[in-house]
Amino acid sequence: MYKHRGLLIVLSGPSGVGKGTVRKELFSSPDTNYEYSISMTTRNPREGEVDGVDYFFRSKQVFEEMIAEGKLLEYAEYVGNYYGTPLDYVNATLDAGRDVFLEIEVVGAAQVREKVPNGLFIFLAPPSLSDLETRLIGRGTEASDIIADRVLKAREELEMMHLYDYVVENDEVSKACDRINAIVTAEHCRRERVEMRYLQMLEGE
Ligand SMILES: Nc1ncnc2c1ncn2[C@@H]1O[C@H](COP(=O)(O)OP(=O)(O)OP(=O)(O)O)[C@@H](O)[C@H]1O
Ligand SMILES: Nc1nc2c(ncn2[C@@H]2O[C@H](COP(=O)(O)O)[C@@H](O)[C@H]2O)c(=O)[nH]1
Repeated sequence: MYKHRGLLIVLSGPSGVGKGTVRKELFSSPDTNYEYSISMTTRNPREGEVDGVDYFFRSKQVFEEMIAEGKLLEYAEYVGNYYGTPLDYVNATLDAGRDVFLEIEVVGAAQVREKVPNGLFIFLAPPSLSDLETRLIGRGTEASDIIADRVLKAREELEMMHLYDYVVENDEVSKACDRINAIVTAEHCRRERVEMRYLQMLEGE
């Protein structure tokens, strides 16, 4: 029997582009109808970050056990730490027909593309590399050598932009959110039409 599944929305892009800021703005709206998948990481919490809200902060050993047991949808090592998406939550939420939103870096996004090709993949791009660096410096959460590593990595990450369904520029947070919402709405309409057509064909048999 045909079962409607939720849509997997993947927001990716270089560190400092504003993924977290945009995600928080999207989720602050009562109209937002998708569920946020909390990632697991081995990095230490930043000031104000809460376990189980911002991330599941876990040891390297626990993370590697999750990998070995196949409990992550994707994972990547990013500037010295592991980051990954717990699989059970994503599957259960999609199976319940609700959309799931992932905010992840590009290596993990490529793994998700392999496993869930019908997901919706959005790349958040900065207006320029110098804007990106200014944002990372302005955030003030990393030392200058880590910022330099992240900016260097951003050059590689920008090269993967063409692999995404959509590129959204984060010039202004509210505009980026409007663009993402428009993309998600359009994708829902497209899927509804496809589903309806498919069900009509089944009825006709
Ligand atoms: N459109 C924007 N214009 C100016 N500053 C922005 C914009 N969007 C985000 N910022 C600022 O840029 C900094 C980085 O944003 P944020 O932490 O959301 O990036 P990120 O992509 O989630 O980074 P990371 O991948 O490292 O977690 C923050 O200080 C944020 O306030
Ligand atoms: N592949 C994954 N990447 C993730 C995940 N959760 C977050 N991230 C990305 O990691 C970098 C660094 O994050 P930070 O919080 O230390 O600044 C950033 O690009 C995040 O988007 C995940 O589950 N998988």
